[in-house]
Formats: sequence, structure tokens, C-alpha cells
Amino acid sequence: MTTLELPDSSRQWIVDQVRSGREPFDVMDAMVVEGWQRDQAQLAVQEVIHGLMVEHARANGLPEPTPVPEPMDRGGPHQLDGGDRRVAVLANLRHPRVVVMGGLLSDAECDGLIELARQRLQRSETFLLDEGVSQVHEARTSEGMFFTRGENALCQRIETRLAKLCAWPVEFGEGLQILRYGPGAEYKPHFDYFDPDKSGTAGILSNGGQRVASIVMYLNNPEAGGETTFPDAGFNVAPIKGNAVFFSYDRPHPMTGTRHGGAPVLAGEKWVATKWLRLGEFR
Ligand SMILES: O=C(O)CCC(=O)C(=O)O
Ligand SMILES: [Fe+2]
Repeated sequence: MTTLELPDSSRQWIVDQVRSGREPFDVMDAMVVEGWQRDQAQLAVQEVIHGLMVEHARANGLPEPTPVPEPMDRGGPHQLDGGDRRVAVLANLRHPRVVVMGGLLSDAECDGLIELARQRLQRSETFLLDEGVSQVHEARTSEGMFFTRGENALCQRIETRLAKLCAWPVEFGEGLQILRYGPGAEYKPHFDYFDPDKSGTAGILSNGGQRVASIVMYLNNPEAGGETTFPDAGFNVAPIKGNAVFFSYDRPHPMTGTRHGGAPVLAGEKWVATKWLRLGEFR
């Protein structure tokens, strides 16, 4: 993070605004009215908020926050710039940090991913970080497969779009994962980051570092069920073909509120593509 020569009085004013619950964008607007350049106001607010978060983490024995992808910096309040496609903002939650996106993928792209994945599906496994192995687990009753990053033209196009939308380098992303849930299948609530206390985690982190964001893209319309749930927030996202849910987590800790699951499919089937973004380059 760049460090600004911020006068103590300005810093204190921003701290007071943020502590009083004012939204960061409103604070920036007020600074612009006072004559600040918008990009300088943004840097100042970001820096002050980051400082407050580090202070809070140190005081409470929590992991310190890392940078995370932020789609809402990429357009206006309703439309995001995906480069080759405009993507709608359908809902936008600050905590947990969730953005529900409309029309991220075209119908043809959804169908294309399903067709490419169908022959390669296997019962999904869960990585058991204590044992350092991946195993079939009752918490996860879907079937799935992984593409490698940039494996084909369709993956490349979608990965380029996601990188643009999230302002996060393509090289920091894992390959797309495709999941199919049949009737009754589900993915019980979990966190997508790797638990720092588990013995298998260090090995995983040596390539790419922590996961910091997930994008779950819906590839079809299940007849009933199959929502993505955020039980700690009481927030559910309907699986609608072409839409997606983005969420970020600035540290591997439940305080991010990003525990989520795939609710049981009640009728029909559910297909999703999941993209995980890492803190660094993933090879
Ligand atoms: O299927 C869903 O709605 C969620 C998928 C998920 O949590 C994951 O792929 O990590
Ligand atoms: Fe997940």
C-alpha cells in the first residue's frame, strides 16, 4: 500500500467519520467537496481504514487483513466493467463482503462449460487439511472437475473477464472448477480459505498463497433448491443461469462472515463454475 503524507488532522477527521459509521464512499465525496482530488481521497480513506483494521487485529489477536479483489471499484453502482461484457450489480453487501452479479456469463458460455466438463466429472472430494489428502466426504455430495487455467478458449475468455471485473491478475486465479449437484446433493457450509491451523495448509499456500475471494457462477436453473447460503448473515443467493455470487475474505478467519454452502437441490440439477482467487501467482 502506498503511504500518503497525510496531515494528522486529516487522518483524525477520517478516523472519526469511519468510526461514526459513515460509508467510505460518502467520506470520499465529502473530501472531494472540500477540494481533494478523488483518487487522493480514495487512497487516504483506504490507508486510514487499513490502519484501523491492523490496529484492531493486533489488539484482538486476529490475523492481519490482506488486500482483496473489489469489483465495485470497476464501474458504477449498478454496472461493472467486465471488458467484453457489462455485468449488473444485483445486490451488494458490506459484511460479509458479497456482490451478486447479473449476466456475468451468456447462456452459450454456460452451456459450453457444461458440455466441456460433462465427460470429466467425478465425485467431489474435500481436502482434509489434517491428513494432507483429498477424500470423498458426506459434506459434499456433488460431482466435479477442474479445468487448468487457460485450458481452452472459453475458459480463457471467462478468466480474462473475471480478472477485469475484480481488478485481480489472471495469474492469481486457480483454474475453473465445475460442479454438478443432482437431486438431494448439497455442499454443507464451509469457508473457502485454507485453515492456517491445519498441518496440510503450509504446503498448499506455497503455491499462490491464501485464497482471498470466490466467484460462484450459475450455469443452469435448478427447478427447486440449490441456493448459495451464507448462514451467519442469513443471506441466500438464488441460482440463476448466467448470474454469479462474488465474495471476498481479507483473512483466513470466521470474522469475515463468509461461511457459505450450497443448499440441497430439491428438484432438477444444479451446475456451477467456481473461481478462486489467490493472494499471489498460482502455478
Ligand atoms: O454450489 C454453491 O452454491 C457453492 C459452491 C461452493 O461453495 C464452492 O465451490 O466452494
Ligand atoms: Fe465454497
